[in-house]
Amino acid sequence: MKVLKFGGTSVGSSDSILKVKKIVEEQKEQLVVVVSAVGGVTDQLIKAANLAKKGENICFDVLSEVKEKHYNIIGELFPLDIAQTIKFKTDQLFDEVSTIIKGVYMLKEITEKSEAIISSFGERVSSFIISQLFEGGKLFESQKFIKTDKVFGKDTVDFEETEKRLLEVKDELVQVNVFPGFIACNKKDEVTTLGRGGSDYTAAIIAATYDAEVLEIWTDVNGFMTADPRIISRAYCIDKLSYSEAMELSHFGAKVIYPPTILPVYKKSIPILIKNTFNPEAQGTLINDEKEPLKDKKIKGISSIKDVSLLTIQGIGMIGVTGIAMRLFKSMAQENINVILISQASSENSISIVIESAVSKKAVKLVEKEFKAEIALNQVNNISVETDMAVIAIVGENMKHTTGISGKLFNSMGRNGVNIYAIAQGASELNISFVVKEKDLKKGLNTVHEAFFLSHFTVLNLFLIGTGTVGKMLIEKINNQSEKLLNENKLRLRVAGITNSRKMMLNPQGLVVNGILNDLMAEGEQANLDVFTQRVKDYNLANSIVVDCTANQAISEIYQGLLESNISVVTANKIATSSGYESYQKLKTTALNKGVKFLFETNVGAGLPIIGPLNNLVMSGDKILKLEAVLSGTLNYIVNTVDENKPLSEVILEAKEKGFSEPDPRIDLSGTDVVRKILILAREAGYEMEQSDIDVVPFVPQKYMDCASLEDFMKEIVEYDGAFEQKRKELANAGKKLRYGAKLEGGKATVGFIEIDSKHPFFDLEGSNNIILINSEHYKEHPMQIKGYGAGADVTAAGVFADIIKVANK
Ligand SMILES: Nc1ncnc2c1ncn2[C@@H]1O[C@H](COP(=O)(O)OP(=O)(O)O)[C@@H](O)[C@H]1O
Ligand SMILES: N[C@@H](CC(=O)OP(=O)(O)O)C(=O)O
Repeated sequence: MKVLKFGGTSVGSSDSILKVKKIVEEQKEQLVVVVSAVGGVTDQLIKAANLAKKGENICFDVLSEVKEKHYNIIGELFPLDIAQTIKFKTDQLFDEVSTIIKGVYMLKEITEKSEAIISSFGERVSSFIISQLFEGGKLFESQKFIKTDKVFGKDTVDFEETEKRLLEVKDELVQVNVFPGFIACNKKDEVTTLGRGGSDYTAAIIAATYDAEVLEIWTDVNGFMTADPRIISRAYCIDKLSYSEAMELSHFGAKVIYPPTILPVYKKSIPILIKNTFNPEAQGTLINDEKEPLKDKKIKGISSIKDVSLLTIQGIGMIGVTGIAMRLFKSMAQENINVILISQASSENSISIVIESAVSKKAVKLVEKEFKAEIALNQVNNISVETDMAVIAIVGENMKHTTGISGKLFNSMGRNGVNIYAIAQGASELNISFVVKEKDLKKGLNTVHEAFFLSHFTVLNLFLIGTGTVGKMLIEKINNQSEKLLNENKLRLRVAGITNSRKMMLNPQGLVVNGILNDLMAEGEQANLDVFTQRVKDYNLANSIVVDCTANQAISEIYQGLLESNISVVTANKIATSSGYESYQKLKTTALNKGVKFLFETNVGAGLPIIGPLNNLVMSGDKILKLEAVLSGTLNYIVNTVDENKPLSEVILEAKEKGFSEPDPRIDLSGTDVVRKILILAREAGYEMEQSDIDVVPFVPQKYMDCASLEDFMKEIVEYDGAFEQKRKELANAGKKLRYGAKLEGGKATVGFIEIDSKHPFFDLEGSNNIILINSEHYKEHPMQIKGYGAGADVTAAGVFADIIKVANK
């Protein structure tokens, strides 16, 4: 015999009931079919009961809706004449429940008995309708067989009596035997229920009593998934689970199966198979007691519970005193309060428990009453409740004695700024559960899921600021490289937000990158940096990265807040790293403390790796003695391009048009850009330095820098063309060249012109190239040389892209 249970979603409409019919009719074995109420009906009935209790007559409308729903299903399932007969019988059932609701409405009071009759009514109707589908099918009223008794004020199955009654009718079973789930009866033959979700339990009890070969739970998902698919879209189906694993997962909120279901079938070693009514071909999840090889997945699934509170009782007087925990749990049990998780510090100074938020006020009162004497003596001095909490549990039998699981778990939480309030790990090491704020639940689940199930596949959530030349190139790279990164590096880049100075567009699910700039301008809302930043923080997505491709001061000011919210920052903007030392240092330490990245490789030398190698030297214990460099692609382009036919003013304009220079070339010509770069390098080399500590000789005389506008400057600078060319020619005749360089030596930085001959490593520095010579304890005789394109949107975007990828390499 097989026992098949169909849940509310499986019997939620005539279409799905026809699927159920097909599944049942395809079976060869004798069957017990346990059905739930039509999806949503139990909730509606409970709603009607609550309204009736408050004396609100819309309770009758709610009941009419329920009736209508069933009438429609009957009408769609059966030919007219048969439908009439079924409706007639259904009417009689509805009359019964309607009378009870009327009673509740009149008295404005509900008894436990009436509540049970009303809430279990859905199963009575659905089982009747479904039993009519099968030729020769037979309906058994579960309340005649499933017996309960009150234990600690809770209806609990009386297994002895239940088994006896079920076995009495074993001979009366036919091929297809339909039983309503959820409903039961007590000793006085009053209707009771097995608790919300209890139809699974009904099926398990019957399967165990009749020694069924399998218990099949038919639902609307392919099986037990690695996490709740409504929260984690990338959750996938688990092939096999042990009874204990399934028990733990369901206890901690995986709705697929009602936790008590497992025990009766476990005792008889009856396997449970979770199947999808809407996709019967899918293999499903098999739950049995077969041990899986140790090398297999250590963690099987993650589950979570929300709407819970953390109650903590604390006091010096609790240390070493026996019976505190016992009294705490007894006080909860007396009022039927379910304790979901327990955590006690080994100092015994505090005990925390997790309970449903709905009962948290009641729980505090109970604890205060229980420990009244200790509170008066100050032995217990704090009873606190944190509301809006959630529990996340990771489950897997093979994590037993495997080191590093909790390290990996909590490390991933910490890096993403998810604060953990309490932790519980049973000595059986089957489960590690921990308490977080409910607002962090989604992020926490995603992070754990990624760490344990998709560690070969990381999602980076990007928020792009700036759509100028570099920003545009970056988007192009993201678009072109995404597939390759996914396939070869198991890295998924998701652009979750984009803004320029005019428009912004955000979507935590990800934006379509192809054509994103057009979409932004056409559909984006008005840009607002504060709103943008706030949303990035509120989305609270794991692995969030804000990418700044601007040269804007205001944007550099949001970094600190972002890093504090565990959001990594990748920037091509030099302002933050070259402003006050203190704020630069604060950004770096915040990133370090929060376990996120603050990367700005493109601040010096565009795409050239300069900061990275410098960091590596410093980290390996080397000491930087001297840096000599040409760090301005623009200025190097200018000195290389000016000749007797091409005057300085013309080349300045050309450099601007080619996108080498800063939008205002005076930032380059004043030497400011180079000052910023050598300052950043000096800081990265370990020197505490400010811009004002650097001696600078501008590229063109100061008087031109003082021009009121860029336009004036472009006009005025023409008069300097002659002097500049003169200097160039003189040097050329002497076999020399002019370079605009930067130097750091003995803790002192300078920026200005240098005249070099053909033996100097800077002599052949072409076009807009950059070069840096690093002299250190290890590179004394022959400095380390880094040379190549040092300007241009393409190489800068490539550098930014490389930094983004670095965030994934934790
Ligand atoms: N780990 C999980 N695996 C599969 N489903 C889950 C998990 N956690 C939560 N669920 C949810 O449980 C639902 C199935 O339970 P339920 O709604 O009670 O079904 P039924 O109506 O068949 O009894 C799924 O649709 C899914 O949204
Ligand atoms: N109808 C009951 C019993 C049940 O188990 O339903 P489902 O199988 O749809 O979870 C409830 O909603 O609690």
